[in-house]
Amino acid sequence: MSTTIVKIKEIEEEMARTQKNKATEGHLGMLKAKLAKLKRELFEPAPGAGGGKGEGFDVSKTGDCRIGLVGFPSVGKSTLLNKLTGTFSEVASYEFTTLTCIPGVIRFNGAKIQLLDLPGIIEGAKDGKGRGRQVISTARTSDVILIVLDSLKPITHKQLIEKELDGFGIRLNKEPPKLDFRRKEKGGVSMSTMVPGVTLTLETCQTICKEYKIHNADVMVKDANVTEDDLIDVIEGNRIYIPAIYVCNKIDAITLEELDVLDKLPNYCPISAHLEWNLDGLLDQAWEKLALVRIYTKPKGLMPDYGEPVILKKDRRTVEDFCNRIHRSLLKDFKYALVWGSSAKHKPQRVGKEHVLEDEDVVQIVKKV
Ligand SMILES: Nc1nc2c(ncn2[C@@H]2O[C@H](COP(=O)(O)OP(=O)(O)OP(=O)(O)O)[C@@H](O)[C@H]2O)c(=O)[nH]1
Ligand SMILES: [K+]
Ligand SMILES: [Mg+2]
Repeated sequence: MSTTIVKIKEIEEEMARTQKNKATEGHLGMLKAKLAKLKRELFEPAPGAGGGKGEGFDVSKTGDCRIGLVGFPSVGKSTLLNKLTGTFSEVASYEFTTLTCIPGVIRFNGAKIQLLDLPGIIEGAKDGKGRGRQVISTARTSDVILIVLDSLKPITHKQLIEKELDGFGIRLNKEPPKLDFRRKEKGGVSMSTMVPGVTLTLETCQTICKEYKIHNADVMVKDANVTEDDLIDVIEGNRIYIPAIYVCNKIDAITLEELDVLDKLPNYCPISAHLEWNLDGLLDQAWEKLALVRIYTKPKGLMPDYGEPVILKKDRRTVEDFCNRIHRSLLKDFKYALVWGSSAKHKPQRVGKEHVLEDEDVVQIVKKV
């Protein structure tokens, strides 16, 4: 075992031994910062160390967005890819049937969704076991992650997978922390709060900053629920926030009572990939998580083209983004746009290129003559 992994284990043990209370808060914060630094070392080896770098599989992105299938071996990932995309990925009852990344395409609501089948991961994947790093690095590039679970296996598998992804900087179903962190030249570490009820303390901020050898910084907390983990995430800076669905497969093999329990869990979707049960439900749920925006183009004097929407992502959906998706040169000739739909105040509204579009808006671009 590498010394880094040994150190990580030691700190995790010390954290487990330490009671959480006001007096130990700062110390725990410091331990967490140490842990975050060690974990970063683990997947970003020192220059010259060679090998083991956290690189994903070399599959190019196609279509409008990407969904990754992540799970333990033999939970049914390949079966699901085959049923959803009609692509062939080998299915077998033995573990590690899939050894590389197999892409497929789903056509849904006018969007082309790339679905990636990935090899199964095992505990310790993030530390280099199996092809774990490659799998998780590829998962990092997904817009939505489907965590596939076997309904016949213990539900603790959910936490194990989450832990592997977490160790690689992937935060599931979480918004980026509402916290601003600014380094400065002098004045020490200070903290300000924009809301009441913040539990993070100045002392903890100072201890964590000290661990990172940051002597001067302003921490601005914009939400009461911000924790010391969030501060560490912001300082570390390479975190990625991805929506996820826990797909419980093989429900054909469990009882109705067991199904009832699963149904109550948030972000869950019970399916049987093999028997194609609830695959439509899964697609609907994934669509919601993808938060894509469909924009219909309307040529002058003609009906909008409802068959081929331009697909934009929620955080990039201005008229400018729309133009760039149609043709790179369109923006040069852009005069204004006419918009119909929920983002428009009138029918149509005349807007500039910074206007933010909503799902199912209709847009007509008027060019300079
Ligand atoms: N009962 C039941 N069995 C299923 C279902 N989906 C898949 N299986 C079976 O589970 C086994 C593993 O399926 P795979 O699709 O190969 O699983 P995988 O997750 O891709 O496995 P690896 O590539 O080895 O990680 C096969 O024997 C499948 O027939 C299902 O919905 N119900
Ligand atoms: K398998
Ligand atoms: Mg497989």
